[in-house]
Amino acid sequence: PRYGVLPRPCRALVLLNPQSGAGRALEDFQAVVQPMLAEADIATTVFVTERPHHAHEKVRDEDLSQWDTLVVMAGDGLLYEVVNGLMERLDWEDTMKKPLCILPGGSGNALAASINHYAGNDHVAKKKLLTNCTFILCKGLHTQMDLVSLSTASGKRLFSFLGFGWGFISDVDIDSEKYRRLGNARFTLGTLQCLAKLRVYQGRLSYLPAVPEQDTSPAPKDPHVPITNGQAGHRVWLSAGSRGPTGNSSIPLPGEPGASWSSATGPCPGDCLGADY
Ligand SMILES: Nc1ncnc2c1ncn2[C@@H]1O[C@H](COP(=O)(O)OP(=O)(O)OP(=O)(O)O)[C@@H](O)[C@H]1O
Repeated sequence: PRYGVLPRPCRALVLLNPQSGAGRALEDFQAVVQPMLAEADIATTVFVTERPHHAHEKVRDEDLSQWDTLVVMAGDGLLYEVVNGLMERLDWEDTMKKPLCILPGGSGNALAASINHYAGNDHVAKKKLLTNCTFILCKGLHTQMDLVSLSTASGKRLFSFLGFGWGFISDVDIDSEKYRRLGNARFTLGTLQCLAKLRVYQGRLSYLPAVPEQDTSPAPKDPHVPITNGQAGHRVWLSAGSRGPTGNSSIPLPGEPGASWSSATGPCPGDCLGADY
């Protein structure tokens, strides 16, 4: 992969959700992150979100030329808002080149944990994970990341990183909101509750089977896939309706399922699909 380096001095816009995780993101930012960034000559302007969708609107409308990087001090949910806010802009091809950083302040922090792992660090959580991720930001090395394009049956176009959930996994996330103060443990409690009252959904899942690992020939590039920096990725199509997607029409849609796709239709408790790019 190609790497870039943040300039020094560096101007960072920090989008911080004070309700993330168990509600300690602002305190942790001031106590752990800010002193490290000051040493690394990274100047921060903190934007504290006041409600859902606030970060989405902020990055969609912001003059981004004044920032060298956008830092999300929150969970994966706020980063999702930021990515989708950037992708809604007409200048998305340029804005998506702006380095993004995730500092774990949420309950799950899946992307932060993944980056920590691929940076060669031991598996850690909480303050240690925050320190590791802040140190990665201090070093300023960044590279490209793939996104998954999702079109829902109700007509929405979404962009996802790491994975997306439907049915059971999403139910656990949503239903466990009321246990937010428990931190990560909210997911264990939510899973047990959702298992006890298992709901079933109708849907069709279509996907392109993965190319076997021993096949070393390069995967063909599809010109319709807007954002990819690696091989042509796995395609997944989840459908339950017929309306076409809406959203930023300047972003081309990937092709619809064809003959080489596999699909499964019927009732199921839902699924969680990972993007292993
Ligand atoms: N001030 C706020 N009050 C309530 N909700 C907010 C506020 N600011 C942002 N949000 C919403 O909270 C949602 C969840 O936040 P976030 O992802 O930061 O934390 P989390 O859910 O604890 O962590 P994770 O996503 O890693 O499990 C965001 O998607 C966002 O829409």
